Amino acid sequence: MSTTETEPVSLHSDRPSGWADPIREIRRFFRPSRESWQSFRNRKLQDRAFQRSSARFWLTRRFARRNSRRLFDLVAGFVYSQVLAAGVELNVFRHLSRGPRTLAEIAAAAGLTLDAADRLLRALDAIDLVEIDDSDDETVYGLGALGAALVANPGAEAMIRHHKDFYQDLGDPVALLKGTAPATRLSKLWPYAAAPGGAAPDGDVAAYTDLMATSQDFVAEEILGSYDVSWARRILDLGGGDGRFLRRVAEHHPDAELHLMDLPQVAGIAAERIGQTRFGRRIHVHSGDFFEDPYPEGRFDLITLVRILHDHDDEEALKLLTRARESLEPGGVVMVAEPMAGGRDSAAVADAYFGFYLLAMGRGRPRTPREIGRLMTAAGLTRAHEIPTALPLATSIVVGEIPRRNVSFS
Ligand SMILES: C[S@@+](CC[C@H](N)C(=O)[O-])C[C@H]1O[C@@H](n2cnc3c(N)ncnc32)[C@H](O)[C@@H]1O
Repeated sequence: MSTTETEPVSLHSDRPSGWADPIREIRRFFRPSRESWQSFRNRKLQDRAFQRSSARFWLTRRFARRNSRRLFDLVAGFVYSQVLAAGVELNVFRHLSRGPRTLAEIAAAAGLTLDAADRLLRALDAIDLVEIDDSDDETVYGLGALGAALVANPGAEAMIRHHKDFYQDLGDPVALLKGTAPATRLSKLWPYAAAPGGAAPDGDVAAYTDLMATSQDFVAEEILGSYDVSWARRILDLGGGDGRFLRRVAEHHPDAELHLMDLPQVAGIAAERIGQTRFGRRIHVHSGDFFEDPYPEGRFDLITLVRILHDHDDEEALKLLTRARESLEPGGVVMVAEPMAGGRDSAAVADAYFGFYLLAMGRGRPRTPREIGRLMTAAGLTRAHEIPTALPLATSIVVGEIPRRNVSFS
């Protein structure tokens, strides 16, 4: 089993702290000097005279410029996102992916006046999505480095279109934080968030299933590249969406028996889509509520929760992990894969992006690997540990297992 290949990173709070987390101990040791450095730095950075002189002095100029640029990027971030949204909605990037175009060609294709197209293209050029080439008589516009990356990533494009709803909900972030905002668009889009235990009929189930599916290939690649599932003979994917993750598992692992469980409307979509592939007989789709309905019969070697746990508050997350543990074979494993909080490489996506996304959705929160490990321990799983992934921005992984024999949970 691949879990034994990775040295466990302890997530348990009940072990001696020096043993449990040496990095935390080192940080604690350096805390007094860090605090005095921070207060010195912050006093200086709040001082306008210091700001002016460091912007002029040759040694500090680079840092001063970089900091003011970063601050401006935060201040203007919403505008950048909207410029990007306009480019996507007007299909500018797809158009330019076929080669550089003139202003008149782009304006005609986007249905804009020359002036409006010029304004948009200059803005896109400023944020590296488009490149303006005026070296010849006639200026032409091509994809910039980020525009080219975007064209290769349909999941990102789907997210940008979806942000129309999210950004409306974020119109008053303080009201969201205080819980005084009116019903959000995201809570309607994700029906199970508004009505836990079953999809409300007004949710556009196909739309949210497609949204998840477009980014799933990327996530599946990351999971399967980091964690070898070939030891597992029976696998259950809870909340498996349209089955894209299990299809990737089926490609990697031709002998496993695969099961997916999701709410009735989504399970219908999964059954239809999987039925059209060569995996129709190997992936069994079950319709049901993973909090209330019985799980598919028999025990599983591996139960996966891919981008599921962060959608739910702690009590529900614990219930889900406990139910999953009860369906494991001895020696079986529960795997949680999602962007996780607290990490150096994942904080922007987990703590900032998902923190507020889930707030607007109305339930759930991003968790650190340690917090997920504690929930696993409370659910009766042992040896909870993190499996490193190459791109924590896409997903991190925590697994917990039950011992092979002689243990009963009551
Ligand atoms: C964020 S999506 C993740 C889908 C998929 N695992 C992926 O990563 O693409 C959450 C999934 O959980 C399903 N779900 C939510 N609540 C559920 C419940 N109570 N029972 C079964 N499935 C549920 C949703 O229908 C949806 O497909």
